[in-house]
Amino acid sequence: MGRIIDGKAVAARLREGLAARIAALPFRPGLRVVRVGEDPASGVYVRNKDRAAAAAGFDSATIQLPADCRESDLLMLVEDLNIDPAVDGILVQLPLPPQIRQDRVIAAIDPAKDVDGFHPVNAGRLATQQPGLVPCTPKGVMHLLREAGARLPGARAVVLGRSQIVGRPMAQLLLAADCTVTMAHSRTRDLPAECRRAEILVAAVGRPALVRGDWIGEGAIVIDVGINRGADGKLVGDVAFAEAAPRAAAITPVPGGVGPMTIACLLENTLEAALARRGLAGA
Ligand SMILES: NC(=O)C1=CN([C@@H]2O[C@H](COP(=O)(O)OP(=O)(O)OC[C@H]3O[C@@H](n4cnc5c(N)ncnc54)[C@H](OP(=O)(O)O)[C@@H]3O)[C@@H](O)[C@H]2O)C=CC1
Ligand SMILES: Nc1nc(=O)c2c([nH]1)NC[C@@H]1CN(c3ccc(C(=O)N[C@@H](CCC(=O)O)C(=O)O)cc3)C=[N+]21
Repeated sequence: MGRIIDGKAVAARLREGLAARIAALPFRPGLRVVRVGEDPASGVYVRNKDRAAAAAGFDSATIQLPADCRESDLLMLVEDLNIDPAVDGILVQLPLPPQIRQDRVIAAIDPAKDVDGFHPVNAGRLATQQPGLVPCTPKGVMHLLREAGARLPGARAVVLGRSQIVGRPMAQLLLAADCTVTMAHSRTRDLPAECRRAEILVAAVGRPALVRGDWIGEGAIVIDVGINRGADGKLVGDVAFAEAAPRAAAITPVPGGVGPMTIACLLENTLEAALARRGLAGA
């Protein structure tokens, strides 16, 4: 039976470290989360984030816009936040309603305040190995891999999913850490065979229990990014946990795995942005 990686505990330690650093600063890093409409899936995330941000000493607030607001309303709000000196981090909660073009909104955020790391400038920096704000979920996964004692250089890593917000930046980070990276997706021919070769497997597809026990190579480290709601209302990952755990050297649960790390890394990025904007990077 593989070790269960306690993302909740790792995230709590990360947040404590941030709180200690913030307590020593002469200002409070400012975070604004913008929510359009009431997508129920994002409700939990927004609530957890608010609580964690306040506890760590951030000046954090959620701004709610109605579901039927216009794209121009949201762009104007983003511009206000861009020029507000008290705001260090801006997160526009996704998905957005259909009348709003997601790409337009992301591109409107000042890259220096883009704590999601979704702006093309930050994505480009990551792809070209320049310092920038890195997407929270993949960043959290790297923390967990280090925590699990993964030996990354030369390791065969398979990333399942190629989205802009998880799969692609995940592959970039693993490549930067000298893994041999395979990106698999819905057009991949033999998904189970690709997964079985993985020494490190990161699943981010959004399909409940897609990854079965016999897809896991003996001794692999398995990171389950998926957050899916099962028929019974409970959260389930992309990996069939009970089947996969006996074969894995280490595995993350859902909930209590990657999810809490995403929030901790959002706060880490906000502190980083606050320091960089003041010329204090590394403080
Ligand atoms: N823990 C956390 O903090 C977070 C969790 N999530 C969760 O992670 C999961 C993925 O999110 P996200 O990346 O935004 O999802 P997207 O829907 O944007 O991307 C899903 C990816 O998975 C691939 N895919 C879908 N179905 C299959 C399949 N049957 N076989 C192989 N590949 C498949 C898609 O392939 P293709 O490109 O070919 O269509 C796509 O690349 C979701 O469950 C989401 O809720 C997301 C963000 C944060
Ligand atoms: N601009 C933007 N940035 C995001 O990072 C973003 C987003 N939009 N939209 C939605 C997704 C999803 N996401 C989650 C983060 C944490 C948990 C989380 O804390 N999960 C806990 C438990 C949650 C529960 O108990 O329901 C866990 O997995 O243990 C879940 C989901 C961030 N996302």
